[in-house]
Amino acid sequence: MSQPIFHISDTADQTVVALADFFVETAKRAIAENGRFSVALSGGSSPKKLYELLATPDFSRQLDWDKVDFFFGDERYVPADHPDSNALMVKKALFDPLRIPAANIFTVDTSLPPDEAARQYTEAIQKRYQAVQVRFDLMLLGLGDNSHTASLFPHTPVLHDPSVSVKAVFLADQNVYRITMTAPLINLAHRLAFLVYGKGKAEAVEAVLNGPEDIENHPAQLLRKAVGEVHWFLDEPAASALSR
Ligand SMILES: O=C(O)[C@H](O)[C@@H](O)[C@H](O)[C@H](O)COP(=O)(O)O
Repeated sequence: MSQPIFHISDTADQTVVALADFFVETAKRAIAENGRFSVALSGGSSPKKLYELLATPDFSRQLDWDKVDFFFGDERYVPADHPDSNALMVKKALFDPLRIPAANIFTVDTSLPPDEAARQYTEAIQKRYQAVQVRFDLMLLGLGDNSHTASLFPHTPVLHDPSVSVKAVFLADQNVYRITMTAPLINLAHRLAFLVYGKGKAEAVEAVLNGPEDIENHPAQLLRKAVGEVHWFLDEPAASALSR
């Protein structure tokens, strides 16, 4: 289990810039070493600023984006044109501005039944890399104030799924499905990078990083088993409860 690496900035915007620099540095290294960069993106509201920043010339001119393969750590089970779709958010913030080729964007096909969508996404990842156990160069992750990450939510069966895959998860309290990479798949990544800002996340950050093991209530603790580097990009409010 690797020790967390912290990147703490005063403000959310500074945290986003720090992660954008890290994204580009990680991508350059992967492209230099392997010819391509594989990244699994996170959704929700926090990373939108990151994707928009990466699309600006200061960052976009630094990378050969044709060599980047984009995946999603999780997706809401909604139509591709639904406002809650993570893929739609990234399409608007990053893919369209940079004219990323569709062949390099791997989205969940939410027109399929949930379990079939998850199974097909698992196959798409394995096919792209001709491997069953795929190690992404970078996994971007957020953190909910209930300590979920990706769509690994408290008290859901997927928390105990040992497969290196993508699974459908039903969130009874919200009456919705999500499609999510399992913890074993996320944990294989060479680098994990959490982007967490705002005081509302402070207690979850402390519980996940330093709290007693309680996977059911703090699912992001599953990533304590990550084999690669785990980086935390935090603003001071989100880091304010950390026992440092
Ligand atoms: O699909 C999603 O919503 C994300 O992948 C999810 O895991 C997100 O990272 C957290 O819910 C934090 O979301 P916010 O950044 O909106 O607080």
